[in-house]
Amino acid sequence: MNEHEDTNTMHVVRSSGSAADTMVEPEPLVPRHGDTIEWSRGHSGKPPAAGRHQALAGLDARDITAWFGDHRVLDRVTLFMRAGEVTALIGPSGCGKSTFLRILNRMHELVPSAAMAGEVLLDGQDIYAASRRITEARRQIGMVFQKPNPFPAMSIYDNVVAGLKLTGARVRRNDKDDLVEECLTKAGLWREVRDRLRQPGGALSGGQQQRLCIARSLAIRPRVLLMDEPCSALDPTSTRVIEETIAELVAEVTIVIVTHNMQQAARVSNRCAFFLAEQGKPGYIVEHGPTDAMFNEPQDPRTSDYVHGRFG
Ligand SMILES: Nc1ncnc2c1ncn2[C@@H]1O[C@H](COP(=O)(O)OP(=O)(O)OP(=O)(O)O)[C@@H](O)[C@H]1O
Repeated sequence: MNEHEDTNTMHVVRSSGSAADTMVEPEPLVPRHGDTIEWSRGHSGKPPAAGRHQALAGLDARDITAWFGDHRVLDRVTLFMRAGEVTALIGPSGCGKSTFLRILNRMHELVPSAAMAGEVLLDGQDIYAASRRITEARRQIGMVFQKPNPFPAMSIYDNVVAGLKLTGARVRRNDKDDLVEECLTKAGLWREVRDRLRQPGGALSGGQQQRLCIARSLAIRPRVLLMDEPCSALDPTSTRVIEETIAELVAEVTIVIVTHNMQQAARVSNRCAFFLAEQGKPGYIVEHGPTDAMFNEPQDPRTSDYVHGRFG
């Protein structure tokens, strides 16, 4: 593949493979063998609930440029996603929102032919630094996908703790039970599944499966949760429940969500970033700011047109 370098490049990450591979749905985001999770125990001796005892962390993306092969799809995108807030990434199809999101936890580099330049700082630490392990970035920055992807044959209980198993973290049975309850509660699913934890995850409804995926992400204590159109496959009732879940989670974990639904962006986010890609050009951020301002008094007429449904 071609190399992409310029004077402002901080990193260039490349991968290679066939074009067909690029169509493969990403694997569920769980850490790999060898990762460890350090549980800081409180007076109760229990492992902390997801996010508890952790300081909230902001995510600072600087000068992000991204390519698929020779195709540059993002151009020097800079965005600070504040700790303890929901940031919504909005914009028409193909402007690079999902690519940007995947760069935030090093998933972009899994795509054959993908490359990127720029920096992503989690709490001031560059997740792309040579000394940082890719699995550490993915543990700290979780991802929930558009299509719920629980392990269908695995029990609800085992789905929640699947990430722990793969990390090799040893958590006592009682602590695990507490963790499962805690994460399912936070994901808004506990009351619906408490009596059938041993049933397969695949037997749940789509909305329940998505909340199970949220619970699974929370079990490994991410500091940031990325959500790529998490409600687009769900009915309005399930969507409302997920939105309520987001509103509660953000007290403990910073959230970045891609959504095409402007009402949803207005309901759930504190801040929005409006992405746009003009014909044949890479995507960039036209405008970002507090959600109220983006909807009610945007600086750029294109933002106003987009949020009011006049294009895209
Ligand atoms: N795996 C891939 N291989 C090659 N090109 C890709 C790949 N994924 C995305 N692209 C291209 O990158 C550009 C940005 O795509 P991306 O999915 O990030 O946009 P998006 O704003 O999230 O779109 P949507 O809202 O439709 O999901 C598009 O031109 C797309 O065709």
